[in-house]
Amino acid sequence: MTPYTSAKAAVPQPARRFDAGERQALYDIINARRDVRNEFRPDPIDPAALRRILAAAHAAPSVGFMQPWDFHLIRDPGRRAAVHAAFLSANAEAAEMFEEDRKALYRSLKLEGILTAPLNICVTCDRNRGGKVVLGRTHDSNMDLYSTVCAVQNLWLAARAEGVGIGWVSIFRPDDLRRLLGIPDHVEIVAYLCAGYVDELYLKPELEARGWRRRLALESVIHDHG
Ligand SMILES: Cc1cc2c(cc1C)N(C[C@H](O)[C@H](O)[C@H](O)COP(=O)(O)O)c1[nH]c(=O)[nH]c(=O)c1N2
Repeated sequence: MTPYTSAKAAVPQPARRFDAGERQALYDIINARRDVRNEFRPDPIDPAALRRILAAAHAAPSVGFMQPWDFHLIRDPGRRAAVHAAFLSANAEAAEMFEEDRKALYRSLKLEGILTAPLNICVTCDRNRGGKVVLGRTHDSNMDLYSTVCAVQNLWLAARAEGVGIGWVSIFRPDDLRRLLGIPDHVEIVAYLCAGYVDELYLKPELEARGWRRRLALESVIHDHG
């Protein structure tokens, strides 16, 4: 037995069952999660709540138990202003990529809350953390990135349960963010998140509410191969 495990942990224990109310609470949180851009309150996130949210992220599954993620907390207004400027520059470029009839709608969308949210969290993936050969990543090196996305989703759901809104901002030239945050080359930036308490949320995705795109029917994405 290795020093970090115990006899009890080394064998499966009876699986805890969750009653209907507990199950429903999980589904409610999943369905009530929203991407938040505008609606952040300026007050800081309670440190104990933030710790629970980050612990939920850190409990995510990861390839070979690599736990490749790091969570960079960014509060400094100067640094956030620089990140916001990088967003504005990339967003101007992004707007030009859409067909003429979509451009105006695109420009009307608020796509970040970098300055209004009291906290920004950059989630990164250290591609070297598991050493050269990682269990489960032997034939697809992207698995560490997918693991980090699992952590982001845990974070997002835990935040929703705590009354904290999260907005994912991906409209950056990756090198801009890397330079501004001092992220080394072997570390991939996976998510740049805006975080803060929210009092109001959209009932369905804001992009759907604003006529950008509809939710697909569940049946259309299930392919039962027998
Ligand atoms: C990888 C990734 C990247 C982004 C996003 C999400 C994800 C998963 N989303 C949020 C996205 O628009 C949103 O999740 C969908 O519109 C669905 O809405 P709800 O999340 O259900 O509210 C997002 N939103 C936004 O306003 N600016 C952005 O740059 C991004 N980037």
